[in-house]
Amino acid sequence: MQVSNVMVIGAGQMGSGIAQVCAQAGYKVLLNDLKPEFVERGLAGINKNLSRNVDKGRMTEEQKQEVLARLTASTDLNDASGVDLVIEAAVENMEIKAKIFAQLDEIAPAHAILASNTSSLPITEIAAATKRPEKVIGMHFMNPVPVMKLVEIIRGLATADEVYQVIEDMTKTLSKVPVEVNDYPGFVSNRVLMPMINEAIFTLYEGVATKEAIDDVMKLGMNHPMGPLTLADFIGLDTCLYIMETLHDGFGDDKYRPCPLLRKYVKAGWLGKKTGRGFYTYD
Ligand SMILES: CC(=O)CC(=O)SCCNC(=O)CCNC(=O)[C@H](O)C(C)(C)COP(=O)(O)OP(=O)(O)OC[C@H]1O[C@@H](n2cnc3c(N)ncnc32)[C@H](O)[C@@H]1OP(=O)(O)O
Ligand SMILES: NC(=O)C1=CN([C@@H]2O[C@H](COP(=O)(O)OP(=O)(O)OC[C@H]3O[C@@H](n4cnc5c(N)ncnc54)[C@H](OP(=O)(O)O)[C@@H]3O)[C@@H](O)[C@H]2O)C=CC1
Repeated sequence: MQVSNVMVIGAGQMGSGIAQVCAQAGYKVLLNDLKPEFVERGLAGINKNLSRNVDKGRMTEEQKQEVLARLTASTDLNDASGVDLVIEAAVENMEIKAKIFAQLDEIAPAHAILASNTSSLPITEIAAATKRPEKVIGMHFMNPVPVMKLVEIIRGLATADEVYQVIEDMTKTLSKVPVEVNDYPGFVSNRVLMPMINEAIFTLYEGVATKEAIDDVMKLGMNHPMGPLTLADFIGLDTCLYIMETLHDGFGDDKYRPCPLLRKYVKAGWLGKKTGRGFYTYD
């Protein structure tokens, strides 16, 4: 199967990055969100990233315009009626994702693959909301999408081999590196990363050290590009909490209990960089 037309659902930090790399690789992309202003914000971010590429001489202004011309704004899921692949990057919530996938199943052509960029939720359960579970797959990009090389590809229980192959091939077309994993909560990436971030939050909560000291230990001592609290702010504290809850519910093991400080910040609306305040404050 040949993928030409892609729809990306959710024009937040992940969805806009995914739309950008798909358009840069030559795919025609519909970028969908609930409201026009969210799509506009996503497209403005893409425009800014492409302009930086032009400024740095990695792309001509003409190439930038060609990429932008491959991107179309959408606020109607019915626009999925003409696509070969949907990549869903809406909020990390099973109820919302299941609803989107059930609707997409009715709208998208029979041949279309329905992929989710979920960072932790079971692909098998998302697939069960559709009548085409063999065409549902996890395509987990890393943040920031234009920079990070990995795409974790998650096979649900019913995912067809042919569908896996199409997504693996497409990942390479996007100049990314596919890594295949099975469907368990948090997959590999967030099963390993998020407990480390949660433990860093506990370390702050228990007063072991300041936020700056915790980040410095991991940056200077372990050569991480960002300290865990900065990274949590970068990912989004709501997303971090959803992931910890998925691990906690999915494995039923207390070692995955989310830190109360993380819950408190999310309740306060301190979601990290995207809202201007998390562990740190941002302009
Ligand atoms: C939660 C999940 O489900 C899974 C996840 O995604 S977990 C998160 C995974 N991501 C990480 O762990 C990121 C860790 N951080 C890093 O790797 C680095 O700090 C970083 C790549 C984000 C920034 O790198 P840096 O060297 O500190 O900063 P900087 O020099 O400003 O940026 C390096 C390049 O990345 C680009 N970049 C940085 N942030 C960007 C963004 N949000 N969008 C697009 N490009 C970006 C910069 O423009 C720069 O590119 P140039 O080559 O044009 O200069
Ligand atoms: N942040 C990260 O580092 C990573 C996140 N992910 C995953 O990607 C997904 C998106 O995360 P991220 O981009 O960070 O989140 P953001 O909050 O930045 O963006 C989510 C976007 O989806 C929109 N949205 C919510 N519900 C719907 C819907 N029903 N239809 C269309 N759009 C909708 C939101 O609108 P509104 O603001 O109105 O809610 C928002 O614009 C999540 O599943 C997350 O787990 C995966 C890898 C890394």
